[in-house]
Amino acid sequence: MLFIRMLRRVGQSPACGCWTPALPVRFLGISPRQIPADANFHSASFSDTDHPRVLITGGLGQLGVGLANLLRKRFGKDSVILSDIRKPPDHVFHSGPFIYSDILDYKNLREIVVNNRITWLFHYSALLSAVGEANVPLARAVNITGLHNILDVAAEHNLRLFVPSTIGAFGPTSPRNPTPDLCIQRPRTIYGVSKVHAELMGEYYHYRYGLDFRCLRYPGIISADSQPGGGTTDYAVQIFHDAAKHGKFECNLEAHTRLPMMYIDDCLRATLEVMEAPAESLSMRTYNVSAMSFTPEELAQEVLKHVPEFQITYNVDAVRQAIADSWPMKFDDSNARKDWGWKHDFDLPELVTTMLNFHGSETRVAQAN
Ligand SMILES: NC(=O)c1ccc[n+]([C@@H]2O[C@H](COP(=O)([O-])OP(=O)(O)OC[C@H]3O[C@@H](n4cnc5c(N)ncnc54)[C@H](O)[C@@H]3O)[C@@H](O)[C@H]2O)c1
Ligand SMILES: C[C@@H](O)[C@H](N)C(=O)O
Repeated sequence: MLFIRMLRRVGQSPACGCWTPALPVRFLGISPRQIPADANFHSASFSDTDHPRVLITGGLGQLGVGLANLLRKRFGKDSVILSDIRKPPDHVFHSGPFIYSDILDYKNLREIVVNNRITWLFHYSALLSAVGEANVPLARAVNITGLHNILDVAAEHNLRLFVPSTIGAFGPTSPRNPTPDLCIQRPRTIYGVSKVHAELMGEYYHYRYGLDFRCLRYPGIISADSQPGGGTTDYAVQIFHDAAKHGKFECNLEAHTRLPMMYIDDCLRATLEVMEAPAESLSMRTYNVSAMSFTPEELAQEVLKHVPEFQITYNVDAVRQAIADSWPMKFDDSNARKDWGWKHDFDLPELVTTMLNFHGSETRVAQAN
């Protein structure tokens, strides 16, 4: 049922800089199912900020389990609920609360938020760039309709909301080297279009309703103990598995394709840091974050230093190559560094050492010597 919220006064609220609606919400042609009449999203209580009760959607993908681990260390195991539409592996199921949640089911989402008194929501469900192109209707449903449900439930229940965006939110007409926070965004994938939509809708809800929306544009994320979900940057994860196991790797992007990348620990720390940043330190609601930028050839050269017999060959996937050619080569994240002190820990050499150590390549190196 729509909640009708009448105008008290028109204009900008000095506290949050957000608009007070001039008409009942249902007349605005937008779809928040409920917006609290007394919403003041910038005045979360001390305990809500210090001890949030967290829901992570799409939590069984490449990034969600690591995020849950990080947040549970900070806020306690039972304060962080991981959710997805897939069945969790045993070790995930036994590591803390897990719940089924389909973001396309608004009632289910609302029940979870209400029953668990959720205060922070990390919205990770999505179809990534390559799988999105393979199933546009599903990508549109999950990435756009699903996002609408998330925005509404967050606005309705006064949540602090994190939604990741991506280098894929830029396109061939964006400046690519470097790509600043504010520039032309005309992506040519359904993934990119849905992420620009998420950025704009989140910012709109923030300015219009005071929703505490926070968003980082992640580069390609590289993780050792979780698999990527079907993106264009997946090669930079797979190369380590194959180097350690077989000493060779067939790359589906051209040798000179330069893309921004980040180690997962930096990505998850950035996510927590922006969520904990005082609202007044955020001059924007959507930030680029960056760590390094490399090509497959440069990555292979670094791997070679650890695995002397390593060989890379190229068998280019035309769809992924076209996507990569339209994305930023290097990200300008100076606003994140200035506003809330973002600083990455992992450059290319540390990344490669860490990944190969994880995959036990030191054994291979020892055998080779
Ligand atoms: N991994 C990266 O390199 C990267 C880079 C930039 C941005 N991001 C963003 O970070 C977020 C997490 O990325 P990831 O790599 O973990 O993604 P992933 O593809 O590995 O996982 C996405 C998860 O969403 C779930 N999902 C799909 N449909 C759903 C539905 N209807 N309801 C609930 N869950 C559903 C899937 O089951 C999957 O577990 C995404 O929003 C992604 O766009 C990731
Ligand atoms: C870059 C990011 O959004 C994802 N890894 C993809 O390639 O689709």
